[in-house]
Amino acid sequence: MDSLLFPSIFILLASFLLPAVVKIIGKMKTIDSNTKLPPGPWKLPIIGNLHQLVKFGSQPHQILRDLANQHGPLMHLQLGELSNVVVSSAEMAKDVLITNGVVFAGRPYVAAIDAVTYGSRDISMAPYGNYWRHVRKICTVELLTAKRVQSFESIRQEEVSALVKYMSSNQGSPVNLSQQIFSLTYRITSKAAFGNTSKGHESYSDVVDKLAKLGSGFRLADMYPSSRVLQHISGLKQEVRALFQKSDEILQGIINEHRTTLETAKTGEEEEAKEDLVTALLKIQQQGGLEFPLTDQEIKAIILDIFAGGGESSSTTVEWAMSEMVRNPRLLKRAQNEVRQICREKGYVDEASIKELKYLALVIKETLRLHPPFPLLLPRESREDCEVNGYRIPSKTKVIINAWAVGRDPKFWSEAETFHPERFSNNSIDFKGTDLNFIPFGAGRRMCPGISFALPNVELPLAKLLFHFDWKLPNEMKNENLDMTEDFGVTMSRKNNLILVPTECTLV
Ligand code: HEM
Repeated sequence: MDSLLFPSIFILLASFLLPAVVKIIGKMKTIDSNTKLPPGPWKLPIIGNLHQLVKFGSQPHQILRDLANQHGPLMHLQLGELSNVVVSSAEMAKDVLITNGVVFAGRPYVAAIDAVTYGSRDISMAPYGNYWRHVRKICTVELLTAKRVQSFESIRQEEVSALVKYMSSNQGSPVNLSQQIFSLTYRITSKAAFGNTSKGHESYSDVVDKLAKLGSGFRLADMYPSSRVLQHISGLKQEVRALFQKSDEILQGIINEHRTTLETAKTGEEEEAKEDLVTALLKIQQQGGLEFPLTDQEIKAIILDIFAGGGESSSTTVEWAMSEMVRNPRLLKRAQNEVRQICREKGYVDEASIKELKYLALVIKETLRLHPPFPLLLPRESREDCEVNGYRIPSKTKVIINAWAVGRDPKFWSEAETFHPERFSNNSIDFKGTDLNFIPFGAGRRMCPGISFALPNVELPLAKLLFHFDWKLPNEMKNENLDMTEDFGVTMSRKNNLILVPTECTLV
């Protein structure tokens, strides 16, 4: 989104790009001549509504919510040459994601993402159709099964225990919890995907992070996909190519290494349950007989998805949950009491005990409601003309679903802006895709398939941090003064790192 902060630069650029501008006007005329598009704010020639997305100090999801408050929960925006519809209520989300789910199961084409996913051969960007169905099935039926996710518990335990050790040795001093949690989640994902032996773990998380930032789809060049000059000036192509080469090199090295190990090793049933994701994919490849061949390219694309989807999204949830609890010591105490009571006898936290942590589950839900890691769900694209709520949405319209606005809609949520985990205690509202008022993982056909992999990466670190330590802000800062500013990047993380002082709890 950074480049959108410089309207004068892009107006200047856009006016220089005459050939592209002519094309753009042609396209805009076609769309604007349609009188039944959803309502939206006034549009300027060439840039459409881009200028309305630039508001100092506000993030895109906040700006879109404010615009929706004026123009309605189904709103049309012209962003550069792209026609967009923004969905900001549960009713409209239901119409789009469920009632017309097949029409809106597409993903818009973003050149940068297409380039790094080997031509959209991953799950999240694959066009809706047989290939997408095939790779999604591999993901849900082979890779992220309950059994396999459970088999990674020892990895999670080992890594979170190392974090606890780090906190113990730094107790009494300020620690950068954001950074620690971020690298913890990448380490867990790396070990689950690549196993213990592969090199390149650290460097890969770095590459994925940079790639995910480039693929936001909100860069100026993404808004004018037909402008070759803009693509060139932005430097995006070159940057993507360099990162892609690096990512490809690391992943291919890991695949080769795994292939050699697989050829020489004799694997039994027991070992199979513990195999990492690359090994699992290579075995599927070797078995063959698939509707679509699973080449190394597809394996690399799927692994990239797991890192991009599963890394920062989990760590940012831990970060926000800790921030909200530290800001409200009553909630922190209640969550600590619960975990200490349930795990005191054992003396440690394991995943079997986590099932009993009912209050922690409420805290996590409330965190995902107020701070969904993807405030704007991965964009959808209409695959054909469709009517929603009496308005026509033409084929190829990009659909932005503002899950952040839906989760804070005061028409459904009382005291919507307040962190109040108890709101989930006497109802069955869940994030599994049936309650459209609460969609941090999306809903419908393209809903996140990684929930079961993500949750233990959130629950175990939180439970252990609460079990072992008391927490306070540094420099005698008052809890209620903790800065909660959001940052819109790969995910909606905290703008400023969460710095806390741990004190080891001697009671446990
Ligand atoms: C707290 C953690 C996570 C959150 C909040 C989250 C959220 C989301 C959201 C909002 C979408 C788009 C859904 C839609 O279009 O309706 C999505 C898609 C996806 N997520 Fe997650 N995710 C998380 C963790 C994970 C993990 C751990 C993985 C993999 C191990 C993963 C893999 C994917 C994939 C592959 C897709 C694309 C699905 C498709 O297009 O068919 N996610 N996720």
